[in-house]
Amino acid sequence: MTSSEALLDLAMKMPKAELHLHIEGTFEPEQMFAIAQRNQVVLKYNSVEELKEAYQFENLQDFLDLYYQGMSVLLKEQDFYDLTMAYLKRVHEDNVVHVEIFFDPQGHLSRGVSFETQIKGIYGALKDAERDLGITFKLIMSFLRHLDEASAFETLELAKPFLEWIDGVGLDSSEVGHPPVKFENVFRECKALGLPVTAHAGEEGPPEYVWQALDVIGVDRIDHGNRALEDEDLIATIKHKGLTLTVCPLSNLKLCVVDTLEDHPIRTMLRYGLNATVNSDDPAYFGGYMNDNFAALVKDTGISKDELYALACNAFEGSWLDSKSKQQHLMTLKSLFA
Ligand SMILES: Nc1ncnc2[nH]cnc12
Ligand SMILES: [Zn+2]
Repeated sequence: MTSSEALLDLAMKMPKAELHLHIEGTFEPEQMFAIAQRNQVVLKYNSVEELKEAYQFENLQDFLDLYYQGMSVLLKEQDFYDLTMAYLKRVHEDNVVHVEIFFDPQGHLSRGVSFETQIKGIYGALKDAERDLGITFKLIMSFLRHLDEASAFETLELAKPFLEWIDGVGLDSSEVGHPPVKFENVFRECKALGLPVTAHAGEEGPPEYVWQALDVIGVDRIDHGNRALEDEDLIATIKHKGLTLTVCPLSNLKLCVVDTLEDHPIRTMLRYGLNATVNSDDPAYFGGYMNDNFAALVKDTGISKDELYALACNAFEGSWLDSKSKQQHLMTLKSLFA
């Protein structure tokens, strides 16, 4: 085996935590068509092939338009269960042992699907996979930033009977024009409820949005964070606070955040001492789950064994697992990389 084959092998086999994953972004076209058919919903596309051909994006909004269309076939608790279980079985093959997944309640409430229907399906699958596959999890409710703060507050009210099942809150959807400050009040209430907070920031939006995520919202984690690298003071602040960045290489490539993976900033982030991690974001749309993302990094970026180790450790360290569980995963990684 060459050294790069050995590195790839290690990357595939190592235990992984995924911290940035939208469950609605795991909707594979085949499953989408099957659920559409059983719910008697007509999709805009005539076949799986036609749908897959539409997966060409120039930016985040191009993708989001398709993402909201795709999720519109999810109507029943069983649909949410099946979607979530398919993802968990798929990443079990990639040696993912812990997941922290987002769901977008407003994307379903607007179509008349109750909060209870959504969360019971998703949580049911997470619990079953914990028992049957040994995958631990955290569930993150994400607010859609293209909607107003009143809608986020209404969603939080609907979530209150289920707070035992919700481990944190996030902020996603169209970034530019929707800065974190728009949601200052709702995140203040979330924090008062004891919920950890993360937010998409610096995917397409400027460094100013990342500053707001830090200073106005007080995030515990940053999703993406690519454009933070444009601001030296911001880099120093993220480093000083020890915040984790949930970076998504294949997503960034597909949404034209980077032109090529060779240009991807993840190694620069590590060099600056930032706690970067590898994640798949919306794997059904972006051409790859966790191992595909790691394989692409090994093949296209010249990543070293030390860097791979750092990325794997950062994910467990930046997770919302208890410290004992974190230590156990870190010990496993240490012996694997020794
Ligand atoms: N990459 C992404 N950025 C913002 N919102 C999203 N929702 C799903 N995927 C997203
Ligand atoms: Zn995302």
